[in-house]
Amino acid sequence: MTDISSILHGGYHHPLSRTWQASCHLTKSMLVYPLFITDSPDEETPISSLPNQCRRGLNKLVPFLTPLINKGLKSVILFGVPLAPDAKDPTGKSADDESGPVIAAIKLLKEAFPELFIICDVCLCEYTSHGHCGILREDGTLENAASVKRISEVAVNYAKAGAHCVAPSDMMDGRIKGIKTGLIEVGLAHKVLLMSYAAKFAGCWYGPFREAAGSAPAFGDRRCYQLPPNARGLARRAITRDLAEGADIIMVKPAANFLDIISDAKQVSPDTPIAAYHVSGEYAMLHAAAKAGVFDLRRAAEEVMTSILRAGATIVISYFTPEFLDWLDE
Ligand SMILES: NCC(=O)CCC(=O)O
Ligand SMILES: [Zn+2]
Ligand SMILES: [Zn+2]
Repeated sequence: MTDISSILHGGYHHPLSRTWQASCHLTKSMLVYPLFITDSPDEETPISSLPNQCRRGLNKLVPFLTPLINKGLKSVILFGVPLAPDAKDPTGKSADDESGPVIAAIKLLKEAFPELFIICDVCLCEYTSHGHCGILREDGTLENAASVKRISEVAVNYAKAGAHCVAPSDMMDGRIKGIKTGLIEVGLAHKVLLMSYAAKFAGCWYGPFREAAGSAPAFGDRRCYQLPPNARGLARRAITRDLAEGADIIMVKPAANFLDIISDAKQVSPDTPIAAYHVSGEYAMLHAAAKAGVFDLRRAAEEVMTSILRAGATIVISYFTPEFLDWLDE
């Protein structure tokens, strides 16, 4: 006789009963779409290593986003891509230029789409001549205090321009406290969300993004300030620290190869929303594999998304967002 407790198939024989096995289902509200915004207003340039994604100037944003918003897009994360020859300097002065791409885009998007939730990535690497995420000493190492001061200034200026959320990705020690304090000082801490890229790992997954944003470091790499991929314990410490410094949301990045870290983040703070960034290399890899006939792109993207949600994320930054908006309607 079959042991009663060994019979599981009945629970997922039917497509509907299969959906009931999930603890969390993707909705449009969970998706955040990354946008690369240049300082040349009419530009719309495909990024060769990042399929279907473009760098866009201000004049191209509203026409591009209108159909996505009509399909239910709720949130974007902005990355500035200054192309002007004099845009980069050692301190990243153009990051919060009043007429620069990020601040101009915040104002434009708020006006055009009042319901859209606008997140700003906060970092200096797109704006520094050396391409590192902070301010450097003479010997090329990061000067943490000066970097936090500058990064906090940039975050506060994005908040003043109207960003709903600032998301520092630089990984300097103490930046969450610096930004939160800055937001309190200007009276914006009650309405601007602080999302910490607390668990951001160094590695090979950011290549296409660096092409998109023109932010490859001119020398060295980011290993001394982003987490080593083996550092599960350090990630937990960074999450705990950033929560103590005032982070409202914890982000894990990359996503698909770091599901244990997403799950740890959920365990460290069950009451904090967890975001995962399915990064450029993860996205490009799925496209390349699908093109090579390894699998169907949609099925792969859906399975990866399911894994990210199963691990505990409820916010997912994804280059697949336009596709998911369609797929969720089917
Ligand atoms: N701060 C954003 C990144 O560092 C990279 C994201 C990606 O590779 O998509
Ligand atoms: Zn950076
Ligand atoms: Zn070092």
